[in-house]
Amino acid sequence: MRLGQLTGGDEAVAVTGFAIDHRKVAPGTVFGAFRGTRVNGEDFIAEAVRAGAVAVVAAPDAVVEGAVHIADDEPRAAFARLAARFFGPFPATTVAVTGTNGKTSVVEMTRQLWRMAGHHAASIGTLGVTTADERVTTGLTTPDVVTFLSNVAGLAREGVTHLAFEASSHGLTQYRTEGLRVSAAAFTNLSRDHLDYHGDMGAYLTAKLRLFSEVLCPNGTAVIWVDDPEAGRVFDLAHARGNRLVTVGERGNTLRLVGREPTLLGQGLVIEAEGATHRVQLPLIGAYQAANALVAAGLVIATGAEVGPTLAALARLQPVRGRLERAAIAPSGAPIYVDYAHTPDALEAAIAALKPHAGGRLIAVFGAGGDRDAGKRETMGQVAAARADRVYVTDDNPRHEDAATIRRQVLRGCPEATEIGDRRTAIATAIAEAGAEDIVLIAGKGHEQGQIVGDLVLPFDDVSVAREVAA
Ligand SMILES: CC(=O)N[C@H]1[C@@H](OP(=O)(O)OP(=O)(O)OC[C@H]2O[C@@H](n3ccc(=O)[nH]c3=O)[C@H](O)[C@@H]2O)O[C@H](CO)[C@@H](O)[C@@H]1O[C@H](C)C(=O)N[C@@H](C)C(=O)N[C@H](CCC(=O)O)C(=O)O
Ligand SMILES: Nc1ncnc2c1ncn2[C@@H]1O[C@H](COP(=O)(O)OP(=O)(O)OP(=O)(O)O)[C@@H](O)[C@H]1O
Ligand SMILES: N[C@H](CCC[C@H](N)C(=O)O)C(=O)O
Ligand SMILES: [Mg+2]
Repeated sequence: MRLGQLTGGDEAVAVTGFAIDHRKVAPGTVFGAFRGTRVNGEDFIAEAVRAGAVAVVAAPDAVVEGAVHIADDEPRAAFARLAARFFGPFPATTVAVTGTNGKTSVVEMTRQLWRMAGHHAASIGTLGVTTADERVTTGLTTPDVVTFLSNVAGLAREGVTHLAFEASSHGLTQYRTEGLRVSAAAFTNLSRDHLDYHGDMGAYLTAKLRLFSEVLCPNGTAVIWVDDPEAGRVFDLAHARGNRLVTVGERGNTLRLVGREPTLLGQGLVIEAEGATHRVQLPLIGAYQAANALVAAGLVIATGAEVGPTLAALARLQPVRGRLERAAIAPSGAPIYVDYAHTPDALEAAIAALKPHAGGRLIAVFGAGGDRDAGKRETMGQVAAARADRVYVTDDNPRHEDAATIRRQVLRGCPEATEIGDRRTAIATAIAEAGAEDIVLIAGKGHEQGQIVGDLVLPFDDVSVAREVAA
């Protein structure tokens, strides 16, 4: 492909690929040189050109010699637009999900609902790239733009027609998922997370809103969980832009949740839609999973499905890996659940989901990740102290921080908790302590397969550990 075909100009030079890391540049590559949080990509332009870059997308004041300088004030956005033209075509129906919690669950449920409707569907997010046949992990929730677009194009080549992807706030800020035609975008909720990166809640919300102000196509649909206190901001934005609105929740107009009755293994939902009342047995527990299932249904309806069959299909949803996953049964008979709650709000939601099922105590085991928002740690402790009956504070992924310091910050919120740094020992102790009527919740790592300590990833899986120590 000629560069001119991508830029709309007359550059005849042939383009063979795209890269944002100069170490991945080969002859014919278009290199994106971005100012990052760690380093300035512009420092690698000369090396990229030496390695064969034919064009460099960079800020107007960057110095580019020996290759075409594609100058833009927002070079990440310009790069994504060009890369999308290079990598496309993409699945005809593509939707995105943002929010502090629930993104992974919603994209996975959306994929399942589309599949039940007979579509060739995929999802991309924290769990990786998932199709009916396989799951491949990418490492990040929203992969870098080159990985993302090449994967999405690969899915289209495999015949995938329907794609749901997670738009993390980092991904949105860094324009990792631009260039696709996003026909519906969903908002789940907003609460504290990632303030180490965004600075304050205002900037964090602004990052998320970009999905609706810039990524969602002008005639697309906004699907909004309207029971969240911040939903109004998304609603106003989408309304002002003339997007179609699908509102979901107790205050929803499209899918109104009018009843929710927990049962032993799930919950009965009563939903009003299009003037009719629908009753659904959702095979998943917890208010938060009902919310996510309804947002997923909203996305499927927004992209052309009928309400009745879509709601009926909710009864056949499979659990999402690491989200209130029942890992094992303790020797006493107490069920042990693994959940990916790693924010105060999520921890509260996970405990609230399990509490009604515990005849006795709710025993929580959790910690907080290093190199991430430190301000949420004490609040997570407070939530656990207030909502759980017994709390163990342990290590999550310390990354490059001192694990004991992280635990101390969590313990400020729950001084009565027992501190056991080693995660396996903490899990074993909690399980040994659980009585027949109790429930154990192991929170924070969900599906994760390793514990990140420094630069090492030590094999660790909460579900396997729970099974081993409960045996
Ligand atoms: C803070 C953050 O999001 N960093 C990501 C981001 O870095 P950045 O743009 O700031 O990059 P940088 O390292 O300063 O480098 C600047 C530029 O120079 C380039 N470079 C750098 C070094 C070099 O030798 N040559 C070179 O060309 C880089 O490719 C980059 O384009 O772009 C990098 C390349 O795509 C990512 O690997 C990196 O993710 C780091 C590893 C990370 O941990 N990110 C986490 C926080 C993250 O993104 N999480 C979200 C959160 C999910 C959620 O909501 O829970 C996610 O979507 O996964
Ligand atoms: N709708 C919701 N409301 C409140 N809490 C939720 C909701 N959905 C999920 N959670 C909590 O958040 C955890 C993570 O859920 P999920 O992985 O779906 O979210 P996510 O937005 O993809 O997270 P991440 O930002 O890490 O990618 C769950 O395990 C649960 O504890
Ligand atoms: N996507 C989330 C994952 C957090 C998971 C938790 N186990 C931790 O390490 O903090 C993040 O990057 O903040
Ligand atoms: Mg996720």
